Amino acid sequence: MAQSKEQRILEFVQENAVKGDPQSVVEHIDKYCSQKEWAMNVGDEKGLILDKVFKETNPTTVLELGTYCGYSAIRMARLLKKGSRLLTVEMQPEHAAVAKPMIEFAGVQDKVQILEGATETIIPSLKTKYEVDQVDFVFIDHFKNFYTSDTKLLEKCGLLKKGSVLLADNVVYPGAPDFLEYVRTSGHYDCTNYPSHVEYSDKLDAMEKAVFKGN
Ligand SMILES: O=C(NCCCCCn1ccc2cnccc21)c1cc(-c2ccc(F)cc2)cc(O)c1O
Ligand SMILES: [Mg+2]
Repeated sequence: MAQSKEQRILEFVQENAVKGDPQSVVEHIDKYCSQKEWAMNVGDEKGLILDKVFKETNPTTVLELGTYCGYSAIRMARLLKKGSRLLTVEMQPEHAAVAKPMIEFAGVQDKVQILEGATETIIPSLKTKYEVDQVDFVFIDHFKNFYTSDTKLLEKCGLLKKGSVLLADNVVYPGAPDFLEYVRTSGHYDCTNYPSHVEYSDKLDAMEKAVFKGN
Protein backbone atom coordinates (compact mmCIF):
# COMPACT_ATOMS: atom_id res chain seq x y z
CA MET A 1 0.00 0.00 0.00
CA ALA A 2 1.48 3.38 -0.95
CA GLN A 3 2.37 5.65 1.98
CA SER A 4 -0.01 8.54 2.66
CA LYS A 5 1.14 12.14 3.11
CA GLU A 6 0.19 11.86 6.79
CA GLN A 7 2.35 8.72 7.17
CA ARG A 8 5.25 10.58 5.52
CA ILE A 9 4.87 13.41 8.03
CA LEU A 10 4.91 10.90 10.91
CA GLU A 11 8.01 9.17 9.51
CA PHE A 12 9.83 12.50 9.12
CA VAL A 13 9.07 13.33 12.77
CA GLN A 14 10.12 9.89 14.04
CA GLU A 15 13.40 10.11 12.11
CA ASN A 16 14.28 13.75 12.84
CA ALA A 17 12.54 15.10 15.96
CA VAL A 18 13.55 14.55 19.59
CA LYS A 19 11.43 11.75 21.09
CA GLY A 20 9.47 12.91 24.14
CA ASP A 21 9.87 16.59 23.21
CA PRO A 22 6.53 18.07 22.05
CA GLN A 23 8.12 21.35 20.95
CA SER A 24 10.53 19.42 18.70
CA VAL A 25 7.62 17.44 17.19
CA VAL A 26 5.66 20.65 16.47
CA GLU A 27 8.73 22.26 14.88
CA HIS A 28 9.43 19.24 12.68
CA ILE A 29 5.84 18.94 11.45
CA ASP A 30 5.99 22.63 10.51
CA LYS A 31 9.37 22.12 8.83
CA TYR A 32 8.09 19.21 6.72
CA CYS A 33 4.77 20.86 5.80
CA SER A 34 6.32 24.20 4.89
CA GLN A 35 9.25 22.75 2.90
CA LYS A 36 8.04 19.41 1.49
CA GLU A 37 4.25 18.82 1.47
CA TRP A 38 1.51 21.23 2.55
CA ALA A 39 -0.87 19.79 5.14
CA MET A 40 -3.80 21.21 7.11
CA ASN A 41 -2.16 21.54 10.54
CA VAL A 42 -3.04 24.81 12.27
CA GLY A 43 0.63 25.67 11.70
CA ASP A 44 3.18 27.99 13.29
CA GLU A 45 1.55 31.40 12.66
CA LYS A 46 -1.95 30.50 13.89
CA GLY A 47 -0.26 28.18 16.41
CA LEU A 48 1.14 31.21 18.22
CA ILE A 49 -2.42 32.62 18.51
CA LEU A 50 -3.59 29.22 19.82
CA ASP A 51 -0.75 29.25 22.38
CA LYS A 52 -1.65 32.77 23.55
CA VAL A 53 -5.39 32.14 23.95
CA PHE A 54 -4.71 28.72 25.54
CA LYS A 55 -2.31 30.24 28.13
CA GLU A 56 -4.80 33.02 28.94
CA THR A 57 -7.48 30.36 29.58
CA ASN A 58 -5.18 27.94 31.47
CA PRO A 59 -7.76 25.13 31.00
CA THR A 60 -8.19 21.91 33.00
CA THR A 61 -10.47 20.12 30.54
CA VAL A 62 -9.82 20.67 26.83
CA LEU A 63 -11.84 19.36 23.87
CA GLU A 64 -10.56 19.41 20.29
CA LEU A 65 -12.77 18.73 17.28
CA GLY A 66 -10.56 17.49 14.45
CA THR A 67 -7.29 15.78 15.43
CA TYR A 68 -5.76 15.22 11.97
CA CYS A 69 -2.07 14.31 12.61
CA GLY A 70 -2.14 15.49 16.23
CA TYR A 71 -0.26 18.76 15.68
CA SER A 72 -2.64 21.04 17.64
CA ALA A 73 -3.28 18.38 20.29
CA ILE A 74 0.49 18.17 20.92
CA ARG A 75 0.80 21.96 20.76
CA MET A 76 -1.87 22.34 23.45
CA ALA A 77 -0.79 19.35 25.55
CA ARG A 78 2.71 20.83 25.90
CA LEU A 79 1.06 23.76 27.74
CA LEU A 80 -1.39 21.72 29.87
CA LYS A 81 -0.96 22.06 33.63
CA LYS A 82 -0.53 18.91 35.78
CA GLY A 83 -3.69 16.84 36.18
CA SER A 84 -5.36 18.42 33.15
CA ARG A 85 -6.52 16.48 30.12
CA LEU A 86 -7.27 16.94 26.44
CA LEU A 87 -9.88 14.93 24.55
CA THR A 88 -9.61 15.09 20.76
CA VAL A 89 -12.23 13.83 18.29
CA GLU A 90 -11.23 12.39 14.94
CA MET A 91 -13.72 10.92 12.49
CA GLN A 92 -11.24 9.71 9.86
CA PRO A 93 -9.58 6.43 11.01
CA GLU A 94 -6.55 6.91 8.75
CA HIS A 95 -5.85 10.25 10.45
CA ALA A 96 -6.38 8.85 13.95
CA ALA A 97 -3.95 6.05 13.02
CA VAL A 98 -1.23 8.65 12.41
CA ALA A 99 -2.16 10.96 15.31
CA LYS A 100 -1.85 8.17 17.90
CA PRO A 101 1.86 7.34 17.28
CA MET A 102 2.56 11.06 16.74
CA ILE A 103 1.14 11.89 20.17
CA GLU A 104 3.04 8.97 21.72
CA PHE A 105 6.32 10.06 20.07
CA ALA A 106 5.79 13.54 21.55
CA GLY A 107 5.37 11.95 24.99
CA VAL A 108 1.99 13.54 25.77
CA GLN A 109 -0.11 10.36 25.50
CA ASP A 110 -0.94 10.47 29.25
CA LYS A 111 -2.64 13.85 28.81
CA VAL A 112 -4.32 13.26 25.46
CA GLN A 113 -7.16 10.90 24.61
CA ILE A 114 -8.16 10.38 20.95
CA LEU A 115 -11.90 9.69 20.55
CA GLU A 116 -12.62 8.11 17.16
CA GLY A 117 -15.97 8.90 15.64
CA ALA A 118 -18.30 11.71 14.65
CA THR A 119 -18.75 14.68 16.95
CA GLU A 120 -22.54 14.40 16.81
CA THR A 121 -22.36 11.01 18.55
CA ILE A 122 -19.33 11.66 20.75
CA ILE A 123 -20.30 15.06 22.20
CA PRO A 124 -23.53 13.74 23.81
CA SER A 125 -21.52 10.89 25.40
CA LEU A 126 -18.76 13.04 26.99
CA LYS A 127 -20.46 13.37 30.39
CA THR A 128 -21.48 9.71 30.75
CA LYS A 129 -18.79 7.78 28.87
CA TYR A 130 -15.75 10.07 29.37
CA GLU A 131 -16.57 11.54 32.80
CA VAL A 132 -16.42 15.09 31.55
CA ASP A 133 -18.29 17.63 33.68
CA GLN A 134 -17.71 20.78 31.63
CA VAL A 135 -15.05 21.91 29.13
CA ASP A 136 -12.93 25.03 29.68
CA PHE A 137 -11.46 25.25 26.19
CA VAL A 138 -12.64 23.90 22.81
CA PHE A 139 -10.44 24.08 19.71
CA ILE A 140 -12.72 23.68 16.66
CA ASP A 141 -10.93 22.53 13.51
CA HIS A 142 -13.04 19.85 11.80
CA PHE A 143 -15.56 20.07 8.92
CA LYS A 144 -16.29 23.79 8.62
CA ASN A 145 -20.01 23.18 8.06
CA PHE A 146 -20.17 21.31 11.40
CA TYR A 147 -18.89 24.20 13.53
CA THR A 148 -22.31 25.71 14.25
CA SER A 149 -24.25 22.51 14.87
CA ASP A 150 -21.53 21.18 17.17
CA THR A 151 -21.40 24.48 19.09
CA LYS A 152 -25.16 24.28 19.64
CA LEU A 153 -24.76 20.63 20.67
CA LEU A 154 -22.11 21.55 23.26
CA GLU A 155 -24.58 24.10 24.71
CA LYS A 156 -27.47 21.64 24.68
CA CYS A 157 -25.41 18.95 26.45
CA GLY A 158 -24.52 21.39 29.26
CA LEU A 159 -20.82 21.09 28.51
CA LEU A 160 -20.13 24.84 28.48
CA LYS A 161 -19.91 27.00 31.58
CA LYS A 162 -19.64 30.78 31.96
CA GLY A 163 -16.17 31.61 30.64
CA SER A 164 -15.71 28.48 28.50
CA VAL A 165 -13.60 29.46 25.49
CA LEU A 166 -14.24 28.29 21.93
CA LEU A 167 -11.41 28.93 19.48
CA ALA A 168 -12.27 28.17 15.86
CA ASP A 169 -9.74 27.75 13.06
CA ASN A 170 -10.38 28.73 9.40
CA VAL A 171 -13.22 31.18 9.86
CA VAL A 172 -12.04 33.04 6.73
CA TYR A 173 -10.58 30.20 4.63
CA PRO A 174 -12.03 27.64 3.94
CA GLY A 175 -14.52 29.70 5.97
CA ALA A 176 -17.25 29.16 8.56
CA PRO A 177 -19.65 32.05 7.86
CA ASP A 178 -22.65 30.58 9.64
CA PHE A 179 -20.53 29.91 12.74
CA LEU A 180 -19.35 33.55 12.79
CA GLU A 181 -22.94 34.72 12.34
CA TYR A 182 -24.14 32.47 15.16
CA VAL A 183 -21.54 33.26 17.84
CA ARG A 184 -21.56 36.97 17.02
CA THR A 185 -25.37 37.42 17.09
CA SER A 186 -26.68 34.74 19.49
CA GLY A 187 -26.06 36.90 22.56
CA HIS A 188 -24.40 33.94 24.32
CA TYR A 189 -20.79 34.76 23.40
CA ASP A 190 -18.20 37.54 23.59
CA CYS A 191 -16.25 37.25 20.32
CA THR A 192 -12.75 38.26 19.21
CA ASN A 193 -11.34 37.84 15.70
CA TYR A 194 -7.63 37.06 15.16
CA PRO A 195 -6.61 37.76 11.54
CA SER A 196 -3.86 35.47 10.24
CA HIS A 197 -3.08 33.32 7.19
CA VAL A 198 -3.77 29.77 6.02
CA GLU A 199 -1.03 27.51 7.38
CA TYR A 200 2.21 27.59 5.35
CA SER A 201 0.59 30.06 2.92
CA ASP A 202 -0.04 33.76 2.33
CA LYS A 203 -3.77 33.30 1.80
CA LEU A 204 -5.76 35.27 4.36
CA ASP A 205 -7.44 33.34 7.18
CA ALA A 206 -8.47 34.06 10.78
CA MET A 207 -9.35 32.41 14.07
CA GLU A 208 -12.37 33.42 16.14
CA LYS A 209 -12.52 33.27 19.92
CA ALA A 210 -16.02 32.97 21.41
CA VAL A 211 -16.29 33.12 25.22
CA PHE A 212 -19.53 31.61 26.55
CA LYS A 213 -21.47 34.07 28.75
CA GLY A 214 -23.48 31.38 30.50
CA ASN A 215 -27.07 30.34 29.88
O1 LIG B 1 -10.84 20.85 6.05
C1 LIG B 1 -10.13 21.24 6.97
N1 LIG B 1 -10.19 20.66 8.17
C2 LIG B 1 -11.14 19.54 8.43
C3 LIG B 1 -10.48 18.19 8.08
C4 LIG B 1 -11.48 17.04 8.09
C5 LIG B 1 -12.08 16.86 9.46
C6 LIG B 1 -12.75 15.52 9.56
N2 LIG B 1 -13.23 15.38 10.92
C7 LIG B 1 -12.42 15.22 11.97
C8 LIG B 1 -13.21 15.10 13.11
C9 LIG B 1 -14.54 15.19 12.71
C10 LIG B 1 -15.77 15.11 13.40
N3 LIG B 1 -16.93 15.23 12.71
C11 LIG B 1 -16.90 15.43 11.38
C12 LIG B 1 -15.72 15.52 10.64
C13 LIG B 1 -14.54 15.38 11.33
C14 LIG B 1 -9.11 22.32 6.72
C15 LIG B 1 -8.85 22.70 5.39
C16 LIG B 1 -7.88 23.69 5.12
C17 LIG B 1 -7.58 24.11 3.73
C18 LIG B 1 -7.94 23.29 2.67
C19 LIG B 1 -7.64 23.66 1.36
C20 LIG B 1 -7.00 24.87 1.11
F1 LIG B 1 -6.71 25.24 -0.15
C21 LIG B 1 -6.65 25.70 2.16
C22 LIG B 1 -6.94 25.33 3.47
C23 LIG B 1 -7.19 24.30 6.19
C24 LIG B 1 -7.46 23.92 7.50
O2 LIG B 1 -6.81 24.50 8.54
C25 LIG B 1 -8.43 22.95 7.77
O3 LIG B 1 -8.67 22.64 9.09
MG1 LIG C 1 -7.78 24.13 10.33
